[in-house]
Amino acid sequence: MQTMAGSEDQKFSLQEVLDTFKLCLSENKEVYLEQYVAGWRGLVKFLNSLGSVFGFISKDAVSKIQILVSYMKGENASHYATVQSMVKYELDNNLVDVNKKGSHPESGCRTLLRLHRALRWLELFLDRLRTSTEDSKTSALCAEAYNESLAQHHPWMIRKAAGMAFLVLPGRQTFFEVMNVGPPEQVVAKLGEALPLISEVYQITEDLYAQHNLLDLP
Ligand SMILES: CCCCCCCCCCCCC/C=C/[C@@H](O)[C@H](COP(=O)(O)O)NC(=O)CCCCCCCCCCCCCCC
Repeated sequence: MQTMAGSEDQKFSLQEVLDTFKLCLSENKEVYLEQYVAGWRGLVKFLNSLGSVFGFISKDAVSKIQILVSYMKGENASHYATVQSMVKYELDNNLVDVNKKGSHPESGCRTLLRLHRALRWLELFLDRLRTSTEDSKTSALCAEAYNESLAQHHPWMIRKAAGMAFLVLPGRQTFFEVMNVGPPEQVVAKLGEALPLISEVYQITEDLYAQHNLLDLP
C-alpha cells in the first residue's frame, strides 16, 4: 500500500534532477553511474506523474535502471562506479555483445546506451520547451525532439505507440507546473541551467562510446 511518505517521495522536482546531473561528473570528467541512474529515476517520477498512458515508456526505463543497479550492487560493483570504468571492464572481459545478441544481451554498455540515446531526446525536448512560447504545443515539441533522436533507433510499432502517447501530453502550462520550480520565467531559467549539464554528460558519454565503437550495440 502506498504510504503518505511514499507518495511524497514520488513528487518530481526539476531541481532535484538538475542536482543529480550536476553531481554526475567527476573532476576528471568521468560520469558517475550512481548519479546518472539517480537522474533517470527523477525523470521517471516525472513521467509517472503524467499518467498511466506513459507506463510502457517508464517501465522500459525502470527495467534498464534496474539492470544497471544490479551491476552497481553486484560482485563486480567496483567496476561500475563510472561509465568509463564500466566500459573498460566489460570490454576487457568480453562481457558485451558487439555485433549481434549472444551471451550478454543485457550488458551494462548496451543498457546504458539506450538511456544515453534517450538523454539526447531529453536535451532536444528541454531546449524546445525552454524556447517555446505560451501557445506552443508540448506534443509537437516532444514529437520533433523524438523524431530527431530516439525514433531513429526504434521500430515502427514503438514509434507509433510513442507518437500516440505524445498526443495526450499536458499543455505547456501544466507541464511547467509539474516541474515544481515556480512561475514560467523561473522554469525557463532552470531549464537554461539544466541544459548545459545534461549536454555535457551526453557529450562525454557519446565521445566515449564512439571511441570504443559502441554506438550501435545490439
Ligand atoms: C514527457 C514525455 C515523455 C516522452 C518520452 C519520450 C521517449 C519515448 C520513448 C519511447 C520508448 C518506448 C518504450 C520501449 C523502448 C525500447 O524498445 C527501447 C529499446 O530498448 P531495447 O533495445 O532493450 O529493446 N528503449 C529505449 O529506447 C529507452 C527509452 C527510455 C525512455 C525514457 C524516457 C523518460 C522520459 C522522462 C521524461 C522527463 C521529462 C522531463 C521534463 C522536465
